[in-house]
Amino acid sequence: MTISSFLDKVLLREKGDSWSHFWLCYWCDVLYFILCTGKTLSPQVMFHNAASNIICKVLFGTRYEYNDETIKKVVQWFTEMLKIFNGPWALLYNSVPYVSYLPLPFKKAFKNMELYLNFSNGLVNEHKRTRTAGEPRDFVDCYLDELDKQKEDSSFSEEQLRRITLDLYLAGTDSTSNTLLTGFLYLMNHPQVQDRCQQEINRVLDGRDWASFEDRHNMPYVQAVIHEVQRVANTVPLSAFHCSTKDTELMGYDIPKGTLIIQNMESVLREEGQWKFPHEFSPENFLNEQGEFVKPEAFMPFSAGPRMCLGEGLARMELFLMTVTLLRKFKFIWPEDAGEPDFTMIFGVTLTPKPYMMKVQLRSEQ
Ligand code: HEM
Repeated sequence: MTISSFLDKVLLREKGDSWSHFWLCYWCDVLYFILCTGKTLSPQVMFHNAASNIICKVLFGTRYEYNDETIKKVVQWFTEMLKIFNGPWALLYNSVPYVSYLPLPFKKAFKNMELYLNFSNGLVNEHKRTRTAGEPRDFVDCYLDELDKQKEDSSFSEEQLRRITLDLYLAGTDSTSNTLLTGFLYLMNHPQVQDRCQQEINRVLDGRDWASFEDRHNMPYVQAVIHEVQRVANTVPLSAFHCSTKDTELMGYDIPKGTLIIQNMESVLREEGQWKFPHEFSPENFLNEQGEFVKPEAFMPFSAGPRMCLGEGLARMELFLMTVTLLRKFKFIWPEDAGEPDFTMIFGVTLTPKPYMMKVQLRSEQ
């Protein structure tokens, strides 16, 4: 059993679409509410909470109201950790071991990690009290079932379970929400692209309110837009740090065993010669002359190789279903008083667009 096979088990059982719809219904309510009040909205909290709710549903079978104080804190712990992890203080911590004793800003990341582990501890204990063995409701139950079968020297343990939920939460929340935030920033500022997506969505969904993940095969333009968003968003710019396990030669360079390897994702995602328009936002990068969707080899926002993102399937499903469902119901408009859009990103393990506001219009009212 591997972590990805646990994820697949939960996703297949839930068939992906059903719990995304569950989440989206609620989110559309929030947007309707904002429409009624006639205000512009800050999408940051909604996107972060939405991605967080999906991961919570997969891991713990639960979701939280958007104004729930616990989940607000959990989202904040992770957002802070991801900005600290590859910032200057973390680099100092990794290079000069004795600074770890000093009360420097990296301590906050450890503090937040502890807070999350306590939170997940409560949920794991509750699962132990309420589960029926062999009838898993979510990832934690799958793991506990597997734990029952393990022998003494197994690497499975409750401590591992808590840490794995931390890894999955950390890796699966900010990555998706920041990609969506970048996507809607570009869509508002390229209204003709948004409009063409909406025409395709109308045509394919025909009278249906909800898209299914299978619909992507009939939506080459929407697929091209979502992939182009991922290309320009470059959401995990330095991927995860790796280390060479043996002396290696790569393209004439010697890389000794134990060398820290940092991948620069921009080097492929914007590489000249690989893309028709490497430095512009253009869905044409993913369309051939017949208007069909094509994925160039250099598209690797999830990295490559045996340690590439294990949440790719879930992330692609989320990006598609959320984008299509929202574009189906709403038009997203850059507010007149918002000035020029700023596409510069805030650096961290994930790149985050600068906070922005959006205006939302119900499409049936157009
Ligand atoms: C748009 C969304 C996402 C992007 C761009 C993304 C990107 C990445 C990248 C670049 C890596 C590093 C791969 C490497 O080490 O070479 C990674 C690792 C990982 N991702 Fe994602 N990810 C996304 C969403 C998710 C989701 C939703 C999950 C949760 C289920 C997830 C779980 C993981 C895990 C667990 C790893 C570590 C894999 C390992 O070390 O073996 N990711 N991701």
